[in-house]
Amino acid sequence: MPILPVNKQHQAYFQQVIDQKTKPLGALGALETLALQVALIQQTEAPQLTNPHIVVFAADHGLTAEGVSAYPADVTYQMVQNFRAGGAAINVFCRQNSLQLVVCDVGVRGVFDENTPDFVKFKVAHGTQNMRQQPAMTADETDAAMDAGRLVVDGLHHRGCNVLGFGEMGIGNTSSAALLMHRLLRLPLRECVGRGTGLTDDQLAHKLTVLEAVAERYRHLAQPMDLLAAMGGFELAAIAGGMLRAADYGMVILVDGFITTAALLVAHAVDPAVLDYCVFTHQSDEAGHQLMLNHLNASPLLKLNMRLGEGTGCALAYPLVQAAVAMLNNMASFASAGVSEKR
Ligand SMILES: Cc1cc2ncn([C@H]3O[C@H](COP(=O)(O)O)[C@@H](O)[C@H]3O)c2cc1C
Ligand SMILES: O=C(O)c1cccnc1
Repeated sequence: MPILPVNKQHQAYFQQVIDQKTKPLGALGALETLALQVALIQQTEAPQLTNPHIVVFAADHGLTAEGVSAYPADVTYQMVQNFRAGGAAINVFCRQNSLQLVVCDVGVRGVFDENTPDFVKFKVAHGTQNMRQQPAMTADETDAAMDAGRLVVDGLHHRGCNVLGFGEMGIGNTSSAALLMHRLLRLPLRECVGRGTGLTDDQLAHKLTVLEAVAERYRHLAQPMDLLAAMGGFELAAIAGGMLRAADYGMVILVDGFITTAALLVAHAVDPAVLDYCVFTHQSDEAGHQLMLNHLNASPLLKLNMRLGEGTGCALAYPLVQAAVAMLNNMASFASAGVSEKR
């Protein structure tokens, strides 16, 4: 079933409600655009944000064997343990803004033994294959990873969550993101490839050479699902599936940085209506993110020169979504406050 685009029937009314608030017309800028979007998603001039969550999907990448990241692949597993212990940037920002964090192992190399609350295991495999030699995932694995994303979103919807940020952890995943961007946006690879975790000039040149070989290998593929299987990752597939499901439920989707937006490009290729539900939280410093955002006609809320991922942009921008909703619900109108309107 295709995603229902938001119903624009009451758009003029919602805009009028915003325009009647006690402020010069348009003076709250991007917050007004955001308020209108949330009103359209929820089809009410009094929207509510309930049980907000961030979900981080984690998985490993076989392509790390080619030396495409500044950090060792083991960091994926170690960072998942860090998320579970509460010590990562995303934990800190979630706590600060009262967001619940769910972490999902969708394909990390290694075994996490104990179960802990809000740690979900949907391991499809112990990392992807080295896509320079063979497709990163089989079609079945790609489907399973997308299903994992859908299932996590089902669970959160069941808990009453209606605003959800997507994050990721996977050493090497800026390579997958750059390749998907290159193919889905038809942009030259060199405009899509960046330094990720902080490659030097020489290392960046090497990454570009490796990714050129990968792109050449899968030149014959054209379908978004085939591109995702060949050059993606389990966490990217889970995010794409999860976003499509979140849009189905009419949730507000918070989009993070370069990698999460690459997953959105796949979801968007499957069903463009997903975009109606997406709030772009920040512009990442990873070269290429601005081009992605331009292509999607997206205006990010923040630009903090961050290049981390994990959903950190979502967690930091969430108070702005709260502000937009509070403005709609709590600000007086010219009539209710007895303030004179524009001459
Ligand atoms: C300690 C650490 C924590 C992170 N948290 C997110 N990432 C980010 O960096 C990775 C992508 O960059 P690349 O493609 O260059 O490997 C992803 O795991 C992303 O989430 C991290 C990276 C590191 C090293
Ligand atoms: O913007 C991102 O998502 C990003 C950029 C660099 C490294 N990790 C994540």
